[in-house]
Amino acid sequence: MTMDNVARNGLVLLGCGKMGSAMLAGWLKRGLPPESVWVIDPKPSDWLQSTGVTINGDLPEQPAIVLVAVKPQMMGDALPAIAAMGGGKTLFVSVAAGTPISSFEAALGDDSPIIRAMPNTPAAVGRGITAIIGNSHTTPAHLDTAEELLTAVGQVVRLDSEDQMDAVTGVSGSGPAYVFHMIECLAKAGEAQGLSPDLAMQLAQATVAGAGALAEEAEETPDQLRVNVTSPNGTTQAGLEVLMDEETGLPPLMAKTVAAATDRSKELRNG
Ligand SMILES: NC(=O)C1=CN([C@@H]2O[C@H](COP(=O)(O)OP(=O)(O)OC[C@H]3O[C@@H](n4cnc5c(N)ncnc54)[C@H](O)[C@@H]3O)[C@@H](O)[C@H]2O)C=CC1
Ligand SMILES: O=C(O)[C@@H]1CCC=N1
Repeated sequence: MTMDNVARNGLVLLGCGKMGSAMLAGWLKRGLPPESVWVIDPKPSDWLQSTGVTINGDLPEQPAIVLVAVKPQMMGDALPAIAAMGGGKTLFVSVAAGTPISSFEAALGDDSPIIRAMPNTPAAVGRGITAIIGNSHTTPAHLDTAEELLTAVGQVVRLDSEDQMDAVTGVSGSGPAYVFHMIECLAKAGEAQGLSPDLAMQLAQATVAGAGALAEEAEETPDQLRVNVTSPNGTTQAGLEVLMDEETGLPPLMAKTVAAATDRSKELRNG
């Protein structure tokens, strides 16, 4: 339904860098016709140019959706290109970290339906998760539309309050980078124990991907799955005693990591 509406009336993507491309790749893979997509980006990537979407061309007057995916710092320069679409039928969805709904209302008119969303880059392979919250002009139908569009690239959760967005950004928006770093560290640690770089990386990547898939599919909770790996007095127990140390292990480190990302999201709000 949403995809039909988007295919008929068009989707405008303002900014198509890493996040915009991840989502666009997911939608095109799900069958959104490239003729229904208009992208505004001063530096279109080679990938974008190969997709067949319209790049920096004349825009439809009232597209179904405008998705804003520029950096928060570029918002002032970027928004004028879409300001004329405000106040009509177009639904605006922003994925920008830190940028509050109120700043879009100031630029687009506060009678425009505006949804703030926080996706993550696994959207490129249909495995993202996006949190959404709308302004007072978004109807349940608008939220359904955004949810349906974003479900094409992964899971969607609805928030109760915009205040939750900073912590969401710190956990799932930035989270893939923490996990990628975990893969890098696990591989490096394997190399330190004598494995070749290629073998260590293959083991680390498959372990993180496999554990993630198991955590999602299994009925047990992650802590039970951890226990299942851990034989009494075995190798895992020896490793976890280091990793789970409440003072020097992952718990305080992860808490500090997420707090720093959450704080940065709050700072971005203030420019
Ligand atoms: N990369 C990620 O994992 C995530 C990013 N986000 C948000 O997505 C937004 C984009 O982030 P990235 O894609 O990582 O950045 P990026 O730098 O890869 O992409 C930004 C794009 O905007 C374009 N751009 C610059 N000025 C423009 C203008 N005036 N008009 C139109 N386009 C313009 C750039 O050429 C670039 O392609 C940010 O607001 C970020 O907070 C949200 C969730 C996850
Ligand atoms: O690093 C950033 O600011 C963006 C928001 C979440 C992921 N990337």
